[in-house]
Amino acid sequence: MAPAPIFETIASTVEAIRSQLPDGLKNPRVGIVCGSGLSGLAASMKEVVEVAYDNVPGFAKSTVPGHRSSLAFGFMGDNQRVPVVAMLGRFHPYEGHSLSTVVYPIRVLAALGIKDIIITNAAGALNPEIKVGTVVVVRDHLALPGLAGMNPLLGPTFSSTTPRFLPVSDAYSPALRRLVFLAANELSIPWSDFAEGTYAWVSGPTYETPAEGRFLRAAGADMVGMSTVPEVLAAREAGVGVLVLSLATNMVVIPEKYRSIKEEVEAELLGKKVELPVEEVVSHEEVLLIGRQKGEMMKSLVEKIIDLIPASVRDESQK
Ligand SMILES: O=P(O)(O)O[C@@H]1C[C@H](O)[C@@H](CO)O1
Ligand SMILES: Nc1nc2[nH]cnc2c(=O)[nH]1
Repeated sequence: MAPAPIFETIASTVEAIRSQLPDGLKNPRVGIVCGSGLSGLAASMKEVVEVAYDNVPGFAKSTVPGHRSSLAFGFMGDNQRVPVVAMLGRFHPYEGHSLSTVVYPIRVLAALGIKDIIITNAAGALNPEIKVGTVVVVRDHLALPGLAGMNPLLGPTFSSTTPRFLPVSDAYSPALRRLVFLAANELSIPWSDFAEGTYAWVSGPTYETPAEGRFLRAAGADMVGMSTVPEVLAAREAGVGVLVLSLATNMVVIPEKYRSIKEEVEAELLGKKVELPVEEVVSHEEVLLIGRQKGEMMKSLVEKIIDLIPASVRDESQK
């Protein structure tokens, strides 16, 4: 038997999810994707109902430390009571998931009715002006796997109304990006904690070599990470407004000059004292640590942004 078209599978996943929710939460308006170490973003939600990925047909399980595997439904906002859904844990291609598995939850969230999505991630800073702990409001991306043939939208179009050729020059909603700075102002978060930039998507799971870091920087990227872009593409395909917040958890190691073992050995042979450089490497533990340190600020920020999304804007599908 031929497999069911993807939208039929999604419809049955949506039905399975809704059957586990009270009426007020069946139609969330905003989606949130929690990046590595950022599952606490959903902690300010009220009347939370958690649905484990195990109980969602078609969802995989996240295998990455710092990612849980459930959907949290609840209400957010001080001024408004906005029904939201947060993905506590995402899927990455490097875990062995296909791109269609990676974007499946986004398509489900769109089918549940979200109008906007706030996608967060932990990423390495390529731009030396972006310090660890900075929140980078993403305004553009460089999809290296996508350019090389790994695009989640490859294959038959999702539905008869889905555009075959999706423009993505406008993928990152200016209206939503604006709200980040308004929220930061209301919360008195220092302006210096924010930057704007381009996120390069790479497959991982290896972190970058210095030459790769230099290449990505030269190509115009400010940040690099292993997620997000497939989700952005699926969200835009579904007409969902996208905001991406990248937390700079580490600097990508790009030494100005390579260490010369040749010169070191020569100096040693000549009896000269050799100063050995400290070699830095990135670790996922460091990534999670910064996520934990900045988690509270990110949580307040996301909550405030949701509060600031005017109902009129929230209910428009295109911005
Ligand atoms: O899911 P995100 O993009 O937040 O996680 C980043 C990228 C890798 O999954 C991991 C590497 O430390 O953190
Ligand atoms: N590719 C990549 N992903 C990350 N996620 C968090 N930090 C990094 C990094 O330095 N490189």
